[in-house]
Amino acid sequence: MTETPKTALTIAGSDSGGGAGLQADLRTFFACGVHGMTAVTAVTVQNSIGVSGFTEIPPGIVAAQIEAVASDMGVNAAKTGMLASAEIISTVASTVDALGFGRERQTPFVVDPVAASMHGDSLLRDDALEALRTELLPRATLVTPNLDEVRLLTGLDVNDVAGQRDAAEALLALGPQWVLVKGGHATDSPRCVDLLSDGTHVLEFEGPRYDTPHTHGGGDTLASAITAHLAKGLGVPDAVSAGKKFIERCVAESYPLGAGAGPVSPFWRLGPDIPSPASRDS
Ligand SMILES: Nc1ncnc2c1ncn2[C@@H]1O[C@H](COP(=O)(O)OP(=O)(O)O)[C@@H](O)[C@H]1O
Ligand SMILES: Cc1ncc(COP(=O)(O)O)c(N)n1
Repeated sequence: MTETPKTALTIAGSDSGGGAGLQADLRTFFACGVHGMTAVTAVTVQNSIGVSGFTEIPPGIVAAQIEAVASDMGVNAAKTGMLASAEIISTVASTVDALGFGRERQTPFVVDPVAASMHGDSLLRDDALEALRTELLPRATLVTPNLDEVRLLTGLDVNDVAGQRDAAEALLALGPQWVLVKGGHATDSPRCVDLLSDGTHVLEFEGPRYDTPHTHGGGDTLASAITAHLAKGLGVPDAVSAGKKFIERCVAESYPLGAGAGPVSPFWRLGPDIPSPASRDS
């Protein structure tokens, strides 16, 4: 018999294309060696070109999924992705609160404040932003916005690392324990810098910027890798460091798929035994 692995829960939407959303989260959890569990919030109709629609899961069913796995299997760390509506956000906030997830609580809780897909299609109803800001961010161990989400949450227009520092301060004022301001969209930075702060410690995680359009699922993959490492017991700075190394390689190994943006890829973690592109086509 093998030892039971640590467990990680994603509370997120489904991407029919398999590159982002809970599909990206599950494959990242697997690649990082933790058992992945899901509370599905919404089902999107999505491919490499965009999101053409979505339907929400009733909030009571979202809460029931979280409670079912937490009460039986246990959750070592959790994250959120697409939450779709104010009602789902309020339900998730009260459910995770009752279970002891969140800032300075037993179970680390990562909030990836997903508002839109990389194609610009909305994944959050208009009235939900305020709920995200006031009900979920104050409960987060770590919040991981990209620069579009920074603009939505704080009104700040950020293009470089100095701006990322200001954004981290503005976001910390909303109540999370740690903030990771991701720099993938920082057009004025030649390198990809993600800035982490808890108000006392400010850490920059810097890496190469690869010239590729295939970054679908990048934010989900980073937040999931961080969550997996938190589940294994690492502190936030070490988990972010491990997550950044993981996503860097996944962007380097991303692949084209469909006519639009292909996904970042954790296949490299499987070693040399995966099918080559040639055998995939045949
Ligand atoms: N072209 C790139 N080359 C290397 N790393 C990247 C690239 N684009 C994004 N990243 C990294 O991927 C992660 C996700 O970043 P970002 O694009 O800012 O967020 P999102 O995917 O949520 O829009 C970050 O760690 C960022 O540094
Ligand atoms: C269900 C779901 N969740 C999250 C994303 C964001 O990912 P990306 O920014 O790469 O489009 C997405 N497109 N779909």
